[in-house]
Amino acid sequence: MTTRLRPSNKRCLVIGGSGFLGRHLVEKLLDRGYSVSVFDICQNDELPSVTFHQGDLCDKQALLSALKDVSLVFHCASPAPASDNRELFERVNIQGTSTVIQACKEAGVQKMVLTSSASVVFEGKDIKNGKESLPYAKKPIDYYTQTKIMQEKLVLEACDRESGFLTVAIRPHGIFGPRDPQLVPILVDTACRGKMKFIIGDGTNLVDFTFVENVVHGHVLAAERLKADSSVCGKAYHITNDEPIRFWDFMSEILVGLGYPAPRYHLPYLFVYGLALLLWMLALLLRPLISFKPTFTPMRVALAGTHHYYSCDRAKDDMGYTPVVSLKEGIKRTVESYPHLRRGA
Ligand SMILES: NC(=O)C1=CN([C@@H]2O[C@H](COP(=O)(O)OP(=O)(O)OC[C@H]3O[C@@H](n4cnc5c(N)ncnc54)[C@H](OP(=O)(O)O)[C@@H]3O)[C@@H](O)[C@H]2O)C=CC1
Ligand SMILES: CC(C)CCC[C@@H](C)[C@H]1CC[C@H]2C3=C(CC[C@]12C)[C@@]1(C)CCC(=O)C[C@@H]1CC3
Repeated sequence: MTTRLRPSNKRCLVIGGSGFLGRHLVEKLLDRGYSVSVFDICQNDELPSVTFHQGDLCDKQALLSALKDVSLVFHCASPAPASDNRELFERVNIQGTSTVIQACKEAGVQKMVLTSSASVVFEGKDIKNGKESLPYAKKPIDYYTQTKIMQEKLVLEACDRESGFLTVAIRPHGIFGPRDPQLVPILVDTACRGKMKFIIGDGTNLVDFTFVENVVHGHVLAAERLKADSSVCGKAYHITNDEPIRFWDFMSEILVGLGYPAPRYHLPYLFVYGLALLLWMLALLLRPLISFKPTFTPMRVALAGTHHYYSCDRAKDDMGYTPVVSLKEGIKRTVESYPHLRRGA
């Protein structure tokens, strides 16, 4: 039986609630008796008990009308990292997040939970069991991450016990699960084009992949623990499956589960990284003439060839977090949820 923590009189708004994580979060909040509204630039299938507000989070007036009577805001909207659009990242993640904070304050919202990213400390070099005390990356791996750093700073600095506006940031890593538009579809597409034969580096690098329901659980716990007298206020929390796995074992389990062969041949990390950098610069130079998007971007190569896993001890200590779905079960549920991506389907 699930214990219900006095949320029934709580009205919350999920910004980005039509997206992958946002939609899972909305479903969990409904299940826990919250009254939920969604604010998003796009709408997917309607949920009967959810009020939907279509708009751009950079538009304060649109936000204000969605924030009426709302006491809790989850902000999990962001342009996709693959869009590789610096201006868009800056406009939405930095200016837009400032606008969200101002609108929340004006509307009398009491609590805000931001979906940040564990990558805010990642510079493309090994991180083993990284804690939240690690400094923000001085050289982030891409513009997306650069703006996620600024976004997290803005939200945590806005936490103000005196005025009663409390904030917290959740830093997930490598979210996967049913309906994910990114990880599994990109992987399968790469495999279909015959490019998933190679392992970058020696294949022993450990990485966190986090099942979406665990990320949702972290968000809900953070919201429910966020009070003026709690240690959660103004802090960032890693939320992972707490089961680091070899990057290439994870990829292989998904691929094999969907009927594709696992990558087998090794390529030196620095060679692939250099090649990816070259291709990325070429794509940038040729952008006015032709548009092509390399699959192996420097960011993806860095993520695929280094150790990067994070400690979630702080979340365990401060909010009683433990993952609710194991990695094995998460992979099984994910594979089963993509029958249309099976080989030969
Ligand atoms: N996926 C991952 O592995 C990780 C994700 N995160 C973070 O988690 C959050 C959710 O990610 P995820 O669910 O994967 O992403 P999605 O792209 O699936 O969801 C984001 C949602 O926000 C919407 N959105 C984008 N721009 C705006 C805007 N200007 N105004 C209103 N809505 C907007 C998107 O619409 P549209 O689709 O039309 O752009 C989409 O519906 C993001 O903040 C991301 O940075 C952190 C760590 C890992
Ligand atoms: C082509 C292959 C070498 C890699 C295919 C899988 C990748 C698409 C994913 C592996 C790790 C993922 C990841 C993210 C996006 C998808 C991957 C690159 C993020 C960048 C999403 C946003 C974040 O905040 C951090 C994530 C890190 C891991």
